[in-house]
Order: sequence, then structure tokens, then C-alpha cells
Amino acid sequence: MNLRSEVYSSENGESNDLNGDVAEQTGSLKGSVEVCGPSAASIHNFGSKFQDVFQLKQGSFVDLPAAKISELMKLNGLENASTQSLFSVVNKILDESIERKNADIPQLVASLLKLVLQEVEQRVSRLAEDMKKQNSLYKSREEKYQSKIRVLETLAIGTAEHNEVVMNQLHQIKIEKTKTEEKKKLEEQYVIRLMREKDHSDSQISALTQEMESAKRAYEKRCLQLETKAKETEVDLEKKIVELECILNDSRKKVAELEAFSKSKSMRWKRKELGYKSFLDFQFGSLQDLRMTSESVKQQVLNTKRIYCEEFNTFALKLKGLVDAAQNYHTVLEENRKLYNEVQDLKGNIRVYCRIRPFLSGQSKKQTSIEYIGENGELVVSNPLKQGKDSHRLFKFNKIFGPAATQEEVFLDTRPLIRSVLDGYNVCIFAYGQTGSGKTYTMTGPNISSEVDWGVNYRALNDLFHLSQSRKNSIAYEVGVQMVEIYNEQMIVSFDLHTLGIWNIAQPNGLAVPDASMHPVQSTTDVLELMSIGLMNRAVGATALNERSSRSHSVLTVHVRGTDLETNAVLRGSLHLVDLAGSERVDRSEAKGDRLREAQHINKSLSALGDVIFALAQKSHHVPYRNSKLTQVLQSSLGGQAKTLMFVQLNPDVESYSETVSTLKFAERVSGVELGAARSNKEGRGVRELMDQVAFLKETILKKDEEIGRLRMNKANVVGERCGIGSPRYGSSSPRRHSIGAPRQRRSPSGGKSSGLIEKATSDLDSSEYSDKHSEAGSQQSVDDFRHHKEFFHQSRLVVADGDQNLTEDIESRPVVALGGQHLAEDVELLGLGDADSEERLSDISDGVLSMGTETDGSMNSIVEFTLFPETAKPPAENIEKPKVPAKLPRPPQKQAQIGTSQLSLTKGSSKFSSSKKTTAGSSSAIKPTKRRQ
Ligand SMILES: Nc1ncnc2c1ncn2[C@@H]1O[C@H](COP(=O)(O)OP(=O)(O)OP(=O)(O)O)[C@@H](O)[C@H]1O
Repeated sequence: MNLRSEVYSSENGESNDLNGDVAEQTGSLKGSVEVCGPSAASIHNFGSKFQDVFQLKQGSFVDLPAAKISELMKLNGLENASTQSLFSVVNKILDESIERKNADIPQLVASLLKLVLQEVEQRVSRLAEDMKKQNSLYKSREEKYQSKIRVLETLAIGTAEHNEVVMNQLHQIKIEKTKTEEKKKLEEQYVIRLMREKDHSDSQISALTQEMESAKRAYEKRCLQLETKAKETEVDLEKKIVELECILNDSRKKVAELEAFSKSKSMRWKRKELGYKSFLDFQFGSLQDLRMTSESVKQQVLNTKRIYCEEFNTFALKLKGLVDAAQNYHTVLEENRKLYNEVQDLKGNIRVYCRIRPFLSGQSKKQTSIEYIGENGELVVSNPLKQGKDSHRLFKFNKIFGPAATQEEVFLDTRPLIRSVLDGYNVCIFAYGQTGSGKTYTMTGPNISSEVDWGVNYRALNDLFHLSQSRKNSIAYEVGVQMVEIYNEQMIVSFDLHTLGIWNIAQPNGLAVPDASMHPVQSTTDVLELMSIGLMNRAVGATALNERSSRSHSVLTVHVRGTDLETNAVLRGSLHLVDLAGSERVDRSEAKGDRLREAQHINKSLSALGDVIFALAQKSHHVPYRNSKLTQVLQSSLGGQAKTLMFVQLNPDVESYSETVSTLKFAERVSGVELGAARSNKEGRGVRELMDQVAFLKETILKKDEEIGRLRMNKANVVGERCGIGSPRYGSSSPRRHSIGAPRQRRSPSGGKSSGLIEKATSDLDSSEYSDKHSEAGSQQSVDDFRHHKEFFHQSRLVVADGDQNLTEDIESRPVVALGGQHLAEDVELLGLGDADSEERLSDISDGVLSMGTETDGSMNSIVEFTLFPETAKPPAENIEKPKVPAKLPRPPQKQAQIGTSQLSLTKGSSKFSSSKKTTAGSSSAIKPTKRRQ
């Protein structure tokens, strides 16, 4: 703008011709200068405008007036023009002057050029300086960088770790940088948020201010209202004050009236107070009196208390005395029980322990028939369905085990008995009771694998083995175990003993007979294995066999032989552990087929057991052991000097009441049986030798008897022929004729010796009589029990021989033995040997004779003993060479008859052994002491 105004003024002042053109040009320049400004572009524009000005006006710079040029020279625009434009101006000028061919360049133009050139120079020099400066700067920088590079190189070469550190630092710096950036961002965001909040708070503040203002307005309004109200209230109160003043005046008057009234009233109260005071004084006096009285009463109470305490102490002393007495009573009672048991032991009473089974799971709601269990063996059973005295029954046994009794407790009371086996006693323990009453539980236990559950069997064996081990330094024991089952009167071996190599049992005619090859068991483990195998074998037989178990008798027999290492004395004991079949009577009319047969057999064997027990109770001469396999097996333990214990098992269920009572009745009768004091089977060496001699003598006598018999037969034949009478079928010595009413010890016609048959017949008769008597006197049940027994005796009365088929053949084939002038073959025919029942009958006869002679013969025990310990029964060596004597022999005289019978039984027993065994003339059973009844 300055340039334009200056150009206008110079043009206006110095040349009028130029005014119009300059103004025109200025106008155009004005627009261009406004656009240019101080930049290089504007200078360039200026140059070109400048040139245009010259060209437009005169066509060259040469024609420009000096003033104008000086004006132009004064312009400061050259500094701002670009170097190129300056150069182009100079070039233009110079070209123009060349074109004009006028070498004379005006002074001004030259000075202008000079200025331009100076300017150019200055710029160039400045540029050169700048360049220099920059060069030096670059150099110094380069040096700096070079040194830095060197440093870095040395650093890079020397310390790679430092590089890493540096890298890390750089990395950290980067991270920090990013963090800082993030922070910054956050700060920015925060600032933005703050700004927003500020805006928000500002808006809130403005809203609050508005609210405040409106509240203020409302408050002021309210103040005004209150003020007007206060004024109104003031007016009202003033009115009320006036009213109250009036009321106060009225009340003052009333107070004065009341004061006068209260004065009169207080006068009256004072009077009354005096009256009360005197009354209280009177009361106080009475209280004192009462206190005195209470003191005296207290004294009296204390006195009474003291007296009471003294009396109480005396009572306590007396009571203590009573308690002591009661305790003593219990001790005395216990002693009495012990003494009673000892007396029973001495008498040889069969011990009876009663065990009551608990209700099984699921039976808890059932009613019990057990009313009371006494400590001393009393038991009261009751039938809630009955009334009166019949509803309760009292029984007494040696011991009662309640439902809670453990196997251990039961065994503890049984152990002394079992231990006596090792002292040479025969012991029999049997469990009796209806099916499901716990017989097997007591004898075997519910679970063999758990020792706590072991029944008497396992515990007994365990105990015997332990005891025999503990005594091994003084007595050498040998133990043998046998387990048989009696089912339908047949002996069945419960486990394959042969396989185990412990026992080898042959079973001729169903009677289990151990073979000589059996071995003694060594330990409880042997027996446990054996028994578990036996049980497994039974289980293999499936349900039928298991069912059978409750309809069969199971007998575990333990034989013990002990040799005293010092004296060589031998003792022999046996233990029978019997789990009987269910005792309930099966109604024969209901059962059929196999069941009927089973029932018959069970009834028969249990009746036979009853018969034996009652015969023993009656001290009968004949004890019918041979009536069943069961009694046969138990013979040695039920008679003689054995110790016998019966477990009576009861089912507490009220539904079993009648069975319970009949079981208890049976047990009661059993407990009354006296077997006599038990005796140990001890033999010294001398005794054994004597017994061997006795056996030898028996053999000789038998031989003689045989000869006598033969002679008698010959004689009878001769007499018969002479009299013309045939050989009498039923001669005078016929067993049948001798049987009934025959005197007990009938002597045979010759030599006054009684024959074995006569002996037997007499014995049978006695039994028959006993049976008859018993059935007459007894109840209907007893009649039933003994009926088969009676029939049995009638059938078997005259039989004399072993029932073994071989033996029968033997009898027929061997020389006939004369008996009382009769032909034995006729007798045999007459007696029907070979009958199905012959074995039993023969057994019975043998037994009958035995009952008067030796106590064991042909029983399982004697046979087993013989087989297990054969050397004890061995005759002297020379006897072995003697000819065999047939089993059926003429009877020797009475005393000899006993010996002869023993021999007979022994032969019978021996005949059942395996062929490897020699029949011997003497046996351990033959040398047993005679029965106490003799
Ligand atoms: N003292 C007892 N404690 C617990 N359970 C018992 C007891 N006595 C018997 N039992 C249980 O009662 C049931 C019948 O017992 P067990 O088989 O011993 O009777 P049992 O008289 O031997 O019968 P069976 O004549 O049929 O052989 C079994 O389940 C047995 O476990």
C-alpha cells in the first residue's frame, strides 16, 4: 500500500502525462500487490509488473524519468523479491540495452542494477556463510556422530549384554513412553470427563440455584403466612389468659375450702394412726411370742432330725447287713449250684443246658413264650393263649442261655467237659430241639470263617489241640476225627476222608467203619479244612441235601489216645458232638413217600434215644442201644462212665409253644438220668498185659464151648434116634421157648452154664417187660414212643448173630454150633437171619448181652478205637495163629458168657474191617471195665 501511494504521489508531482497511465497502471498494480505480499512469488510478480510498467509506457527502461527510477530504487521491495526474478530483471535490462544498441545505460539504471547485484551478493554471501556454518555444524555433528558411532561400536563389541540392557531400557522407555502416552490419553480422557462433569455440575449448580431460589421464595411466603398466624394466635392467647385468670380465682376459693376439709380429715387420720399404732404394738408382742414358739419348734425339729439320722444310720447298718447277707446268699447259692453240679457229676447226671434262640430279623413283632430266665437254671415258659395254671410252666436245668448269650459264653460253660476228654473220659454233647431252634448254630455256628461265630465243634477241637500241645512234654496225644451223618438210618460220610488221607471209611450195610489206614489229624487247621471240605461236599448236593440236613443227625467224633511219657500208661477218651435232626413229630398220616420214610426214621431214632435215656434213668438192666444207628454211635458216651451234656434248643416264638413244652419235658426227664460217676479210661502197661491174657483165655474157652456144643448135638441126635423122635425143631433150648418168662440167669442143662441165647432172651424179656410196664404207666406219647421198641424186641428176641450178610453166609458154611442141644442152623432159619431187620436184631442182641457184660462192643466207638489204635487191641502173638472162631458160638457159663459176648461183638466189629486187618481175639473194648450196674 505504501509503495502504491508513493508511486501515485511521485507521478502526480512530477509528470502530468504519466498521471493517467500511472494511475491506470497503479490500479492494476494495486490489485497485484495486494495479492503478492512479501513472499518470493509476490517479488516475482512485482518484477514482472515492474517490467510490464516499462513496456506498457515506453517499451524500455531507458525512457523512464530519473525521478521515477529513483522512486523505484527507494522501494524496499527488492529484499523481498526472489533471486531469480532479480536476475531476470537485470537480464531484461541488459537485453533491452543490447537491442537498442545503445550502450549507454543511464546512471539510475546502473545504480539499480548495482543495488540488485549487491543484494544478490549479500544473499549469496549470506548463503555462503550459512552454508559454511551449516558445513561446520554438519562437520561437528558428523564428528560427534562418528565418536558416538565409535563409542557405540566399542560398546556393541565389548558388551552385548549392555546392548541388551540398552535394548531393554529402550524397550522400557518405549513401554514407558506408551504408558505415558496412555496416561496422557487417560489424562486427556480424565480432563474430558472432568470437563463433562464440570458441565454436568454446572448444570446441577444452576438447577440447584434455581431450586434454592424457588425454595427461598416458598420460605418467604411461608414466613409471611406464619407471621400472620402468630398474630392471630397472640390475640387468641390473650383472650384465654383472661379466661384463665377468672378460673384461677374460682380455684383459689375452692382451695381454701379444701384446706379446711383436709384439716378436719388429717385430724381424723391422726386419731386413726394412734389406733393402728396400738394395734401394731399388740401385733409385735404376738410376733415375739410366735418367734419364741418357732424357736422351740425348731429345736424340736432338730431333735427329731437327729433322732431320725441316728435311726437312719442304724437302718443303713442293718440294710448293709442285709445286703451282705444277700450277697452271701448269692455266693452260697452259687456254691450250692456248684455243689449241686458236683453231686450231679458224682451221680453222673446228664447235664442239660438250655439255649433260647433270639428272634430272627423280621420276627421282632412275634410274641415270646419265654417268661423268665433265672440265674440258677430256672426257666418259666408261658402260653398267652391259655389261662390259669396251665399257662405257665417252670423247668429247671443246669444252665439257661438267654437269646443274648454268645457262642463264647456257651463254650466257656462247656469247656471243662470237653477238656476231660484229654484225661481219658468219654464225652457226648448233643443238641436237641425242633427244626430251626438253633442246634446247628450252637454246634457248628453260622459262619466257619469267623472265629467269633464258631460253634462248640470248632471251639472244642481247637481247645483240644491247644491243650494237647501244651501237655506234649508229659503226654503224647494222638487225635482222630470222624464226621458222619445219619440219614434214614444210614451212615453217610459227610466228607471224603479217604481223599484227605486222614480216615478211610468203609460202609458195609450203611454202618460207617473206619479202615486201618486212617491217620491221626495233626492240628485244628487239618480239622477245619476237613470240615469245610465236608460242608462244601454237602453243599454240592444242592437244595435237597441241605434240606436233608435238618432231617439227619450229624455226628462229629473225636478220639483221643494219650500215652504218658513217664509211665507209658495209656488213656483213651472220645468226644461225640451231635447235631440231632429236628425233634418235632411229623404226623405220619400227612407225610408221604420219602418224607414219610424220613419222619419214621427220625421218630424211630429219637424214640430210641429216649428209650436209651429212660432205660438208663430206670437203671434198667437192658439199655436198647441197638435200636437205632444214633444210639449205637452214642453208646459209649450215653452209658458207662461217660459225661453227657444235652443242649436243649428253644424257639421263643409263641407259635412253637407246644413243641417247646414237649422239648422241655423231654429235657427234664433227661436231666434226671444218672449215668454214674464218670471214669477215666486209663490203662497201665500191666493191666493191658492182663487184658491180653484174659482175651487169650476167652479164646480158649470159646474153643472148648464149641467142642461141648458139638458133643451135645451128637448126643441129642443119638437120643432122638433112640426114642424115635425126629430132631426137634423147637427143642428145649429153643430161644423162643426160653424167651418168655425165662429166669434171668438160666443155666444150661449141661455144666450149669447159661447159653448166650438164653441170656439174650432173658435180657430181651426184661426189656420187653420194661417196655410193657413203661407203656402201661406212661402217657399215650410214651406208648407211641415205645411201641416200635416193643415190637422190635419181640422180633429180635431170639436172634444171635451178626447181621452182616457175609457173616450169615459164614454161619451157614461153617460148622454148626450146638446150642442147648439145638442145631444152630435151625435156629438161624427159625430166627429168619437174612431178614431186612436182622442186622438191627443182631445188634440188639449183642447189645443186650453187652449191657450185662462189657459196656462197649460193636459200637462206633469201640470199632473206631480199635481201628485208630489197633495195637492196644492186639492179642498176644500166639493167638493170631489160632484158628478163627465163628462169631456165633455156644454160650459159656454166666461169667464166661460176658467174655464170650465181647468176643462175639469184637469179631463182628472186626469182620467189617478191610481184609488187610487180622481178626483178633481181644480188643480194647473187650478189656473195658465191666459196667457199674453189675
Ligand atoms: N443263638 C442264635 N443267635 C442268632 N441266630 C441264631 C441263634 N440260634 C439260631 N439262630 C439262627 O436261627 C436259624 C435256625 O438255626 P439253625 O439252622 O441252627 O437251627 P437248627 O435247629 O439246626 O435247624 P435244623 O433242625 O433245620 O437243622 C439260623 O438262621 C440261625 O442263624
